[in-house]
Amino acid sequence: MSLLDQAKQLDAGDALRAYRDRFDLPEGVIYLDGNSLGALPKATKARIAEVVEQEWGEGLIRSWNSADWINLPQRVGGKIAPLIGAQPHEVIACDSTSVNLSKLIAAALHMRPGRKAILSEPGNFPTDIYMVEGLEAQGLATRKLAERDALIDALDDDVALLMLTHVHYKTGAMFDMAALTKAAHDAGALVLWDLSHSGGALPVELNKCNADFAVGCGYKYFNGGPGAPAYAYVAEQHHGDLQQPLTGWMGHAQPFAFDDDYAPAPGVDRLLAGTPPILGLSALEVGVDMIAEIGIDRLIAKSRALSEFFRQELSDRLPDLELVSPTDPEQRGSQISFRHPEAYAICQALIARGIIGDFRDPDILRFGFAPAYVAFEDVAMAVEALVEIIKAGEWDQAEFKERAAVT
Ligand SMILES: Cc1ncc(COP(=O)(O)O)c(C=O)c1O
Ligand SMILES: Nc1c(O)cccc1C(=O)C[C@H](N)C(=O)O
Repeated sequence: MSLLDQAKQLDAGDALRAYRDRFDLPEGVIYLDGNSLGALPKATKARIAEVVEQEWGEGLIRSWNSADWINLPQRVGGKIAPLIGAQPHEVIACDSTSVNLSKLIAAALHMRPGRKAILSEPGNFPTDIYMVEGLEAQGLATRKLAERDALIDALDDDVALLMLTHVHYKTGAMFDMAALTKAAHDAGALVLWDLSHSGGALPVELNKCNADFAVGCGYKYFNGGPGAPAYAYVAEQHHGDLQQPLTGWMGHAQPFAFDDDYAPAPGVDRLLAGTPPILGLSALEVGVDMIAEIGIDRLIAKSRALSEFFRQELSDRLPDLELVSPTDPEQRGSQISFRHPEAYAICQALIARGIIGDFRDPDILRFGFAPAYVAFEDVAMAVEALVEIIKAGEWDQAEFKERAAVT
């Protein structure tokens, strides 16, 4: 049976098949980049039109109450919570992942007086490390990096916080959240997980793993749209001690008392700083609702089936292409990455054929399998195209080598 026929058979038996039609995917495009920017749910267009025309246009400022805009960060956070193994009052949707990282790193430092080091791994997503550098420049933190297999040994009594990305953005390798969290706690440190590449696609068990803090993007597997608000998690046991430096009025216990003195709101509400972005949160809510409706168990099963279909076929047909993701699907996120010296040009040659994966500097070709809308047929077509492009050297053209501003 041809690869395409095999894929069609798998699609016919796919329990999530109907969800693909609930996304607005452009004709002729195979989208394997939902781990960078999720696709557009059709329902988002109608919901945003409703928020703009009715809630904003008609309701005007009354909508803070009548449309309950004021509680949108908590409402969306509460819906994300069960999808990442947390309780609804432990998660809030706000700001960007970068800003939430900074708030929570500062909060951790405050909770571990006498300790200054923030431990992470080299090659973590840059913003995570840069946020530590910002606090370091103010004399508040010291940046400490150790390779994955040396992290546990690096947990000395100066480490206030172990800060890791659950699924690595380039390789897709997944950390053992329970084991690393325990090791950090045994060393007296707190733990912050960046769930950007796992939230909404993989089972995440923050409570079961005793995680202290977490952050994650709303625009990847939650399909919240470009620049969607992020989310932040703080374990209930830390709600009393939680102190973060961006003490804006929306994180005040009574913002509309307009008091001269700051008094923090209870729990994660104090992570709010300024006015919540209602359009962004409204779009994110639609994306989160759909992921919740499908359920993480069905998503992970399909994600593994898609990525294994891709990996196995390519390992047969392009045995020299270096896989940088773990071979075992249980050890990786919803993506497959390869290393190739011409990764950028290959990625552009694929895009020219309507197959959108991505390139990560300097030599990584990355393919994301957002299980809510990627079909096995997409995967089969991507395999055929990649094999042809590499075997025929189709990437070797000047137009495919010119770097765009955003890669
Ligand atoms: C692991 C990780 N953290 C953070 C971010 C980005 O954060 P922000 O939304 O603040 O740009 C990304 C992707 O851009 C990411 O992959
Ligand atoms: N946030 C992004 C953006 O504003 C522009 C382009 C890409 C992104 C991304 O999200 C990159 C992504 N985190 C990654 O893993 O590569």
